[in-house]
Amino acid sequence: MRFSTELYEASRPIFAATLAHPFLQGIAQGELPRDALVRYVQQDELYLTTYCRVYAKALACADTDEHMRDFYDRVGLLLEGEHEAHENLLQVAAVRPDERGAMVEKLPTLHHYESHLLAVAATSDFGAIIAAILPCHWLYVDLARRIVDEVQPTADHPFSAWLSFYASDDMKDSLDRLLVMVDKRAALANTEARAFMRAAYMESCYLEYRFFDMAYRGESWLPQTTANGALAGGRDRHV
Ligand SMILES: Cc1ncc(C[n+]2csc(CCO)c2C)c(N)n1
Repeated sequence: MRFSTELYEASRPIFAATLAHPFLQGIAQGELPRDALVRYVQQDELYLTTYCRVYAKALACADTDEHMRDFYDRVGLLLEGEHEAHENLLQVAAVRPDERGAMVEKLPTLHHYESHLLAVAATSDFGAIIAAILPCHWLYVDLARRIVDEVQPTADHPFSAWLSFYASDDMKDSLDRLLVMVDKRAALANTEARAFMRAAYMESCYLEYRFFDMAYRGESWLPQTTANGALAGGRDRHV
């Protein structure tokens, strides 16, 4: 079995849970709360900058000229592209130009995901870096294609641009090139290195799920308190 197929099988429940999540269901049905859309885009803009740095690290670690060029192109596309997917969400949320680009605090899940990617990029080899960045690509292509198949969105679907961006053949080709790379690296790796690649991949999968959940529900670093200072959802420590 291809290593990438093994990875996909291991992550199947996470892909299914993500598709069932209200954020993705909202994309499919064309309806999401404004604050979820804004939170998603704000956190994702920050995420993409970090993701681009990790691509650059993959470029530096690449084992062939062909792979170096591949990552060179990815860095370029990411610096120019992706934001068009955000544009769609911001238009639906009716975010004004002057509201954009505001400094926002990194929420815990974004922070966790970035730290994971940067740690793998800083301390691991090419194979593990590919494994860690794979879910970002795979999950979006897989879920966008499933939603497009199911909903058959027309141009007037609120999220048709977002969906066609991730369901496009270019996006799928770019994913397929990553899958070939991860399979090649896994074939050269020993058991321990393959286990590390699998762990890096799974952690990114979980964090992809959590990222949508963070956008949908909101997150805070400190526990939420009620008006009288008690911890919300917990027992009042003062009685
Ligand atoms: C948290 C998060 N995860 C994945 C993506 C999707 N994505 C980001 S970069 C990239 C590669 C091609 O540009 C893809 C598919 C996202 N936007 N945000």
